[in-house]
Amino acid sequence: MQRTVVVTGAGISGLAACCHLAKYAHGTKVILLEASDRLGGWLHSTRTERGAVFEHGPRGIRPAGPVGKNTLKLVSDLGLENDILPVPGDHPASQNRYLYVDGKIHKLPSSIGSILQTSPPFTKPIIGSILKELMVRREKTPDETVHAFMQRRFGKELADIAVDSLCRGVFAGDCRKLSVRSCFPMLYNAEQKYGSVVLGMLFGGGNCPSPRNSGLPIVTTKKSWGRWSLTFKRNSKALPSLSNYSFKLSILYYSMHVLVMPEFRLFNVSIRVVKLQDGTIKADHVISATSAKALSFMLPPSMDALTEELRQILSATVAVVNLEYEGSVLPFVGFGHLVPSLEDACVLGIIYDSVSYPQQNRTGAPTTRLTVMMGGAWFLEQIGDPDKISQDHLLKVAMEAVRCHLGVQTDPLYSITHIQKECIPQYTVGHWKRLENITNYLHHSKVPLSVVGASYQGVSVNDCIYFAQLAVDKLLGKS
Ligand SMILES: Cc1cc2nc3c(=O)[nH]c(=O)nc-3n(C[C@H](O)[C@H](O)[C@H](O)COP(=O)(O)OP(=O)(O)OC[C@H]3O[C@@H](n4cnc5c(N)ncnc54)[C@H](O)[C@@H]3O)c2cc1C
Ligand SMILES: C=Cc1c2[nH]c(c1C)Cc1[nH]c(c(CCC(=O)O)c1C)Cc1[nH]c(c(C)c1CCC(=O)O)Cc1[nH]c(c(C)c1C=C)C2
Repeated sequence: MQRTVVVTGAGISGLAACCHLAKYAHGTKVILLEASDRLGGWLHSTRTERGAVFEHGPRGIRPAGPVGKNTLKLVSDLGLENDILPVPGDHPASQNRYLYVDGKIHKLPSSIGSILQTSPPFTKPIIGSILKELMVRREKTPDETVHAFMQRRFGKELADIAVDSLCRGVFAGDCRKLSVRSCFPMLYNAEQKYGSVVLGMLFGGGNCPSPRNSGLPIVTTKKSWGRWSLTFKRNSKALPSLSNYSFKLSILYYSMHVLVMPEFRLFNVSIRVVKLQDGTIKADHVISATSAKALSFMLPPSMDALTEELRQILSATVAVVNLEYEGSVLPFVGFGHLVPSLEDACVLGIIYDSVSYPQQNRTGAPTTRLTVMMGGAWFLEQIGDPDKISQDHLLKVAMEAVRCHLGVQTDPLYSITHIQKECIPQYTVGHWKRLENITNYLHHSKVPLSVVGASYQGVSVNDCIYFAQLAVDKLLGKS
């Protein structure tokens, strides 16, 4: 009899799982259930009538490392090679990242020379912290906060400024709460294996197997890309930017008989029945690709132990304000700048989109596109209840940040504000244990359920794709 696999959630994780099923699970009926009327989840962009593209979620994907190469292989398999916008490794957007500290913008050290000398906002050459790290004893802790780990190994200044900012620029999170073991497994493993992060970086390898060779990953290595984004160059009016990726994946569903159903409620996985408002679907297996919290609300009372674990994986809310200014208004070129929480807990950072992707500027006169990101782990404390805050207020705070940090005095020509509610999972200390409990529960109860998505093993687009494919491989007995 034909096997049915239900995938819940059409974000990049659910889409990647469907794509992998289509490729390897021949004869399987795949049903994709999505609560909203849009595919892509947090991959979401707007193209204005003037041709400018504004990303409200991710905008850059790292090509490096095994998971980066794996994504590029998928791009290649989908025939999207010509639709991606690479940012070369030697481009200012790849080379220059900034921090806003003490009311000034500082370039982050990016060369050997710059770590040998004192580069503000740091008060000592970074090489000193690196050399000292080699002498720090290995601690056999099961987990600790990113801040505690980095302060212990590299000193307080780097932890307070650089590491704090990095956690805001990837997790919109607080390094004093996030887990080093789950957020930066390479750093944690380097200490466990080599007794030092520096030695681990020098001698350690990647964290997952390399994908089979395809043309694209090799090209990126040769040309040394810093990051890339997707756009439909050939039919630029069709659909905007990164959303095209999910659109293209969705074309695949229609050709492989994936049924896309909006507005559903999963009722009981244990008896292999997915219950919708208007009927039921019998499933041999369910792949959950929603957030852990969303899944927890779909499970029956008999799965309370699993529900309990899932509810502990919370996510941060980010206000994303896209701004478009007339002319070239930036005093610096680069990827953008981050703001450490000690400087200003509210504004996480500003991305200089038009530097990385000038192709996505409006046609005609020169413009500057910026994205201000605010809130994250500090949303409630700094901004308030996301259900009550006005978009006008957020726009004012964002414009003030651009004025104050970058000296831009004019008002933007165009703006879009989104409150991305609970958009980035926070892997707090002990996350590894929660994952272990979830895995053990699923294994021992033999419930036909797999969990994939940003809530578990990595928030980047690369990780979402890689781990969704891995779950499908496991289901098919391929790994
Ligand atoms: C502002 C922002 C910037 C980012 N920047 C980057 C970046 O530059 N680079 C990078 O690599 N990553 C970035 N990320 C992270 C990355 O975009 C996300 O982690 C990733 O897109 C999550 O994908 P997902 O499929 O796991 O989850 P989601 O995108 O959350 O998809 C889950 C889907 O499930 C659906 N759903 C929810 N509940 C139900 C239900 N009950 N029934 C059915 N469907 C349901 C949702 O509607 C959604 O479509 C960024 C994220 C944000 C928010
Ligand atoms: C200010 C908030 C945020 C900015 N980007 C994100 C948030 C929450 C989300 C995000 N950014 C990156 C990733 C993927 C990480 C990966 O492992 O691939 C995610 C989920 C990429 C990224 N952005 C910055 C760094 C240092 C990284 C990781 C490494 C890399 O891709 O090179 C820096 C950065 N992010 C933001 C700004 C303003 C900024 C400035 C330098 C926005």
